[in-house]
Amino acid sequence: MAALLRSMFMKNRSLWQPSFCAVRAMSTSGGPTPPFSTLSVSHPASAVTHVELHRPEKRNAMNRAFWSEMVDCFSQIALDSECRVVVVSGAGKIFTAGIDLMDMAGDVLQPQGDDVARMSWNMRRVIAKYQETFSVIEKCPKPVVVAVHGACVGGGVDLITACDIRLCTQDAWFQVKEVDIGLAADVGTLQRLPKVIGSRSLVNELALTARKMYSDEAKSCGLVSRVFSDKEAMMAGALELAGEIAARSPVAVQGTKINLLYSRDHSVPEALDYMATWNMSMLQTQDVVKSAQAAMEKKSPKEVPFSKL
Ligand SMILES: CC/C=C\C=C\CC(=O)SCCNC(=O)CCNC(=O)[C@H](O)C(C)(C)COP(=O)(O)OP(=O)(O)OC[C@H]1O[C@@H](n2cnc3c(N)ncnc32)[C@H](O)[C@@H]1OP(=O)(O)O
Repeated sequence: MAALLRSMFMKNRSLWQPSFCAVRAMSTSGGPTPPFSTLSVSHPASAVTHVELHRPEKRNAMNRAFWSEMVDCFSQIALDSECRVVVVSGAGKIFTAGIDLMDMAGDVLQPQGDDVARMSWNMRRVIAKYQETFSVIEKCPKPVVVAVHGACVGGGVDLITACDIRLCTQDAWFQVKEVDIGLAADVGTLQRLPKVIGSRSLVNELALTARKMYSDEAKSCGLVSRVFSDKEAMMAGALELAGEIAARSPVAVQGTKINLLYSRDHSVPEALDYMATWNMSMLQTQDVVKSAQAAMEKKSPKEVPFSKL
């Protein structure tokens, strides 16, 4: 049966290959990468995909196109066997100014429907759609490194808390801005930030007052793992880190991301059980033999040719 499915899959690959190609052929030129209008996607190194928020003149504010383009982009990346790790950053002066306040009126402030029930039903669907924009980052099996410079406001915090590794520049600041615009943050910050930062009290303070948190505090509370002097140094650091991840077995790396996220949301016994089930097949990969042999021979994982995943 498995062989039959595999041969059907191979026959029909061309049917869905175009979506792969859309990512693989993306340019590295100055502007957004078609078909996207808010994202620039490039491949700065082997197995590394760089997704840049690209509306610099509007401080990368998240307009309607952005909310759906992120879903398309990360859905393609998740299936792209050439990609082993993703770096996300922002073009221009800052990382992002959060939701596009001019665009927000259309979707969020004018719910469609003939009565309260129908308007509420539609509003729920809109919020769930917006949530998916960042949940796709978490669902993507490839690790996502985010590099923040300057401001990271509102939706920006929702975005970065869905990423696996956060870096920033010395001039970076973070703001859970939602209460200032009259809403409870609803696309991930209130759910993920408490799992990222150890102190519940600090999360509550940030979310209830919308005060800015600067890079030093972001580092000391664990929101980011490294602070760089400027954007150039940070991007070099992000690419170096991505290169380290990309050099390792994709079976090991993706299994690690998936199990870390599982253990975040489950008890230790449940997560150990999930892990055992995961590795009962994944330990049978040729990558274990190749990696163990390389370790015995004192070779770096970078010298091991792993198959695509
Ligand atoms: C279902 C709901 C889902 C998600 C909800 C998310 C909630 C949030 O994201 S709340 C956060 C909303 N964002 C803000 O309140 C930030 C507003 N912007 C600023 O405070 C500042 O722009 C800045 C980020 C501090 C940057 O300042 P500066 O570098 O001085 O740039 P500006 O001159 O202010 O702006 C340049 C240009 O960009 C436009 N712009 C900036 N932010 C936004 C935005 N959030 N929405 C739309 N447009 C924005 C600004 O209007 C300027 O445009 P011009 O055409 O040049 O005038």
